[in-house]
Amino acid sequence: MVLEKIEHENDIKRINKNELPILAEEIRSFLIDKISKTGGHLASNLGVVELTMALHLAFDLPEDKIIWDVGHQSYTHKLLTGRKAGFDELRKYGGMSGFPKRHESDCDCFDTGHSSTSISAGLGYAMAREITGEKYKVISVIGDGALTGGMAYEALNNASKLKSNLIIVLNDNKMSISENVGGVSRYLSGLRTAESYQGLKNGITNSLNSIPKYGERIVEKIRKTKNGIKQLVIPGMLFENMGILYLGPVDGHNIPAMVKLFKEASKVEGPVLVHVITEKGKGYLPAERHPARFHGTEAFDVETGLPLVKRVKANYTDIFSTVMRKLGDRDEKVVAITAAMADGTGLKRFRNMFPERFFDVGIAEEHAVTFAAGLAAAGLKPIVAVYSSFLQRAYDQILHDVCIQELHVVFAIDRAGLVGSDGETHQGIFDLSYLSCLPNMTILAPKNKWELSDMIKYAVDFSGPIAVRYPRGEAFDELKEYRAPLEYGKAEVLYEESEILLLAVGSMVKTALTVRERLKEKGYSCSLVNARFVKPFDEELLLKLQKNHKLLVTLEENVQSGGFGEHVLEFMNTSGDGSMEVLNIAIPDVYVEHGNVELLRKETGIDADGIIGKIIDRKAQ
Ligand SMILES: Cc1ncc(C[n+]2csc(CCOP(=O)(O)OP(=O)(O)O)c2C)c(N)n1
Ligand SMILES: CC(=O)[C@@H](O)[C@H](O)COP(=O)(O)O
Ligand SMILES: [Mg+2]
Repeated sequence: MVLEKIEHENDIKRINKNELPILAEEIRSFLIDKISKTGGHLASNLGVVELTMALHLAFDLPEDKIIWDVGHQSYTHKLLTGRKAGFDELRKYGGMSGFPKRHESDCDCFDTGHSSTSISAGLGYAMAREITGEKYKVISVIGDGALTGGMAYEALNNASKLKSNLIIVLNDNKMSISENVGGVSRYLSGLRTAESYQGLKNGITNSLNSIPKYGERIVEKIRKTKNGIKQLVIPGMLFENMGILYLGPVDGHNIPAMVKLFKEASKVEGPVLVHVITEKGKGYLPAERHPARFHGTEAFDVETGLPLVKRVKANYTDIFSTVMRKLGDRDEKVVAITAAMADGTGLKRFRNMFPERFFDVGIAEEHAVTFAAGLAAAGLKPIVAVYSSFLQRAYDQILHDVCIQELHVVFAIDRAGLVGSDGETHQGIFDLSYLSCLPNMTILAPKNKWELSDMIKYAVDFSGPIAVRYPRGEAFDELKEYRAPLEYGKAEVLYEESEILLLAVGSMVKTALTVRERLKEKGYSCSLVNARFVKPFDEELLLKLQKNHKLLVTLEENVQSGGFGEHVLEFMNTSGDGSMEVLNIAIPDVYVEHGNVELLRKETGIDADGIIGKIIDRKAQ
């Protein structure tokens, strides 16, 4: 096995050139085998095997800095930097992360997870190098999907003034998670056309190949010669016009061609973009055929490509998908927006049925929100379906463009709560805090699948900014009998007793049911209320229930800081009669790493055992 010879970074440089294609195949088999067991981001990683090898051959790690945009495609980089053993525990609690992590290796120079940050971070490294006088190379590897994100353009704009070398590798596989969209994607397609691709053969790479002696100097020459640029690099004029030299396109599965181009690129004084064409899912037929399905996959059977665990119950995304289809039918003013997450948010069905009322804006959450604000101002009913952690990107847009103007934009916030294997960057545990402090915002969280459906309908019929937040995964399908119509700012009493009052938000109602049963077994009398509205919450009910309860326990899958519980506590401190104590159950002030969600709940103290322990401790005081 050639792969066995790779134990540390730079070991690849000692591999015989003839063995490199064998190594590429071994890496692919390794990744397919491991990810089929652990799950993970398969298709993107299969696509960049040769690209990563070429980068590791052309540059020296850890001195040189490779920054992986999003970072979901960094598995080969991990393999080539001595982390082979980590793949057995990939994305498991305490195991290796699925993203680059500085604490994991010296060869990971920047943590990522969210899209379109790599050029900014790379520019930071390059500018720092100018100031400190160091000599390392900086390489930002960005996908065509990530290049739809606004931050990438802010960085390119800023990079144009750079005097020293910064290499931007554009990994173009024509795919975001789904098909890539928009003008930039169209522009890149133009560069890939037969003519442009032919330009590769007749253009830079072949020019360099055919004059090896002078090849090393040719890029700088091109840069200085306007005619030369026009003749040889016309395909990349958009970048050229911004002051960024464009090289390519180059075949992203041809290692020698890439190594040569990277070496040339590293001699340029200033920013240079190397356009690399890869195939997402390459080398595994099911992933080549269905790159979106294998973008991020659960464990699967290698032979068939089918998931090992068949999902029987609907998840919250499925419920949202169904209600959106119904709403689209019912009301022509309903329009849906996603920032490149049509699959993940469940909007695909809406897209298929109402293509003219569906908008995939690319990985552009900021734009998605202001675009929705414009649609709302013009009288439509926009629903922005977005993951909780990605919505963080659009904070000022929510405040400045939606809430101040009190526009009726519906935020369907999926992946709210602990998401699991993606870890720190993706846990949706801040939205209650960052939304609660915004005047004019209404926030709801459903206890079960029927309530999600009702809440989305309620939100569409509402007027003003409104968010419904729900977690990743299987939808809770009990408590069907509790389906009283939603009333603005009103909670739902599920069980009324005395002594302990559990006030749970959304997903925590399920946990609270267990907590209540077990407290009752221990002899406590215990009420359970489903908050339904996080903002405004049911103050009237709390003032009423304080009369026969000694302890109010708030439960939320959100950080404590600025969350639901703190707002309730503040209210009871200022408006309560002081007879009922308040205990907040929430996620502590930490970033929660990757791992199984149940385990993470335990670790953060929001599982039934942890909650019961805290309640009993408090009662004992
Ligand atoms: C801010 C943000 N929004 C959405 C995502 C979800 N996401 C992860 S990868 C991806 C597609 C990236 O496409 P590309 O950069 O072309 O990489 P590829 O998957 O094709 O290798 C998306 C939308 C994210 N990580 N960050
Ligand atoms: C890398 C990234 O941001 C996405 O691929 C994310 O991992 C998707 O998460 P879900 O699996 O929850 O859709
Ligand atoms: Mg892509």
